Amino acid sequence: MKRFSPAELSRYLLTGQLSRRGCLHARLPRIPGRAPFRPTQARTFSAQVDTATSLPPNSTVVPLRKQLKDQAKALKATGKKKKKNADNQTVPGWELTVGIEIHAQLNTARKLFSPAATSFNDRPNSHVALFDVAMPGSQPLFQPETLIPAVRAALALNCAIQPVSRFDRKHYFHWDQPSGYQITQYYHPFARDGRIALHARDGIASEDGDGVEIGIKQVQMEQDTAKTTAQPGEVHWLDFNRVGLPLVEIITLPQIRHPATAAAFVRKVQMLLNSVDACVSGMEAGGLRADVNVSVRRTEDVASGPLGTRTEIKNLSSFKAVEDAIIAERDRQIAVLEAGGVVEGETRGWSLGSTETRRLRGKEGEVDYRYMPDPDLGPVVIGEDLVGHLASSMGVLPDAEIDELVGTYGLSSKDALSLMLLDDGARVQYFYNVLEALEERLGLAREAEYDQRHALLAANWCLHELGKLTDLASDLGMTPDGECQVPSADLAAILSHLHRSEITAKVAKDLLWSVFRGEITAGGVTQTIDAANLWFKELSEQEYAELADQVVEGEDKVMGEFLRFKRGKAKAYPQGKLMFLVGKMMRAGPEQQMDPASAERVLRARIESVYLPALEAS
Ligand SMILES: Nc1ncnc2c1ncn2[C@@H]1O[C@H](COP(=O)(O)OP(=O)(O)OP(=O)(O)O)[C@@H](O)[C@H]1O
Ligand SMILES: [Mg+2]
Ligand SMILES: [Mg+2]
Repeated sequence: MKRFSPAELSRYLLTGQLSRRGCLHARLPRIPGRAPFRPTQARTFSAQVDTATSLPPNSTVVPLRKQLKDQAKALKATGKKKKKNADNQTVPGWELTVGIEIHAQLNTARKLFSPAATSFNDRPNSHVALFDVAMPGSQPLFQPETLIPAVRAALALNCAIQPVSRFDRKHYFHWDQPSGYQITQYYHPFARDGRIALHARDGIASEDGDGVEIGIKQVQMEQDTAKTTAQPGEVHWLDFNRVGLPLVEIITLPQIRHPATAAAFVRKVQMLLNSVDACVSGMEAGGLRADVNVSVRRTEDVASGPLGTRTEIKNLSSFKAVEDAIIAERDRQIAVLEAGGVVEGETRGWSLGSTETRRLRGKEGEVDYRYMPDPDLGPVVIGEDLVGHLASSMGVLPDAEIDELVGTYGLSSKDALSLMLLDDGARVQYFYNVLEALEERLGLAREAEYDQRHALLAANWCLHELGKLTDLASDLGMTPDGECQVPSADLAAILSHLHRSEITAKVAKDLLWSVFRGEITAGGVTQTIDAANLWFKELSEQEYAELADQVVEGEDKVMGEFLRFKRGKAKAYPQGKLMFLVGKMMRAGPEQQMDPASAERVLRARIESVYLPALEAS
């Protein structure tokens, strides 16, 4: 293999150009308009990329929700029915074993071994230190602040923090890893022997009953790789902003037995890491990725034999992908074994919407990686005082929070879980902000007799009505402290009027849209109701009665049903017919001035006292 000169390697890494054929790739096409690279600081520098040729953040990223919808549409179009995952958790005669490795980006301001800033959507290659691209002569500079979220993560996973841990080099050559090795902690991780309890409400497979506990073998710190964006014509664009970001790799014991439980595990880890502020972005935003290791063995071998050979499916980026990929790989391995073949240890890939995993390469073993202690890095010593302080200052963990949402506010556990998962944990914070402002407006103090109605109203709106807005606009602009395009104070204002029946639900929904579209300035909800005269002024009894008279016109058949009930010929009161007539009244009258309950009450009374006597007399 030809040698690369350091100058040539750095040219490739920084401008994507290679002047002759080498061990990386053939010459890459030049991207027009790319300005030359210019260092701006001694350690942190910025490669200038012409904005006309670079992609705006996320421009090629199709939101996951849309990908899933497209996938469902495509499946529908083929006319094939997919077996529901809930009915596909076990295969008679076989036992499934799954172990998971989760890579999560830590919530820090700097990279693991350089002072370059961490960033999510900044211009590509704008936060890169010399060390991050393995510039010859550069050295790692461990950033001790990365330990804070790392230790918090490990504590949330009930791990034992190790007083001394060490970094190793794990060698492999790929364009996303400029130095040719990743610095990781494999043999001496900073945390070991954790466990996570999963309950039925976490969405585990029903076969796992009320709950299971999954052991965590270890948690290690390591570097992230560069981000690759595929372009047409086998071109790959590299963004070195991501290279060297601090990650934790969380490795479970091979103790998961069902695909849904594996997905629930990843979901719970995401929630736990969010709740202790160890990570700020979840799977949807690419801040958390999972590799699943899958093996199967015949049930008669369970008592005596070892586990089956594992294959590993890398880089899954949604909970659904975790479950689907495990099911597909389990079925593939069973088919191979039933046909008399052997499962090979491999690394496999999965694309969203597919039904099969695909082979990427043979599984690397420890030998292939040529692990060696990193000679440039000393051991990491974590003092008991740091661990004690972080343990005592952690936020509320998800199980306690679900208990609070269910117990105090009356949410169903499903809604509580959804609220906590949305927007990487920021939606539930938004709910608390709305609730606080709402309680203030309603003058409610939290006393022993807590009336949950307003809390439930707030939760429903934060989940469902706000969710309807996101069906059209992909993003509410939710910030980690729980504020978004619909300020919590404005939603609280709308809900306070709705709770007191001062406006109708229809008006409340229209107001929400107006706030969302920016048609109402912040704090201006009540003035808008005043100005547009949207206050609920209910119709008088007389007006309801007139509407009732109007809608029963020509409904002789329906009236006949009421008469049959009155005469004892029908067992049940024709409530459906009554509501049909109420619906007609709501459509015929001014909706903002009507309450369906009042319409129903007046109509029912009139049927008894006026329409039926008239019918009997005729
Ligand atoms: N027979 C098996 N079936 C299923 N899972 C297994 C089996 N044996 C081991 N595992 C799981 O595979 C995972 C191995 O992860 P680990 O990081 O230790 O090694 P690796 O996959 O070789 O490393 P990497 O992928 O980071 O290069 C663990 O989660 C473990 O529980
Ligand atoms: Mg691993
Ligand atoms: Mg692995």
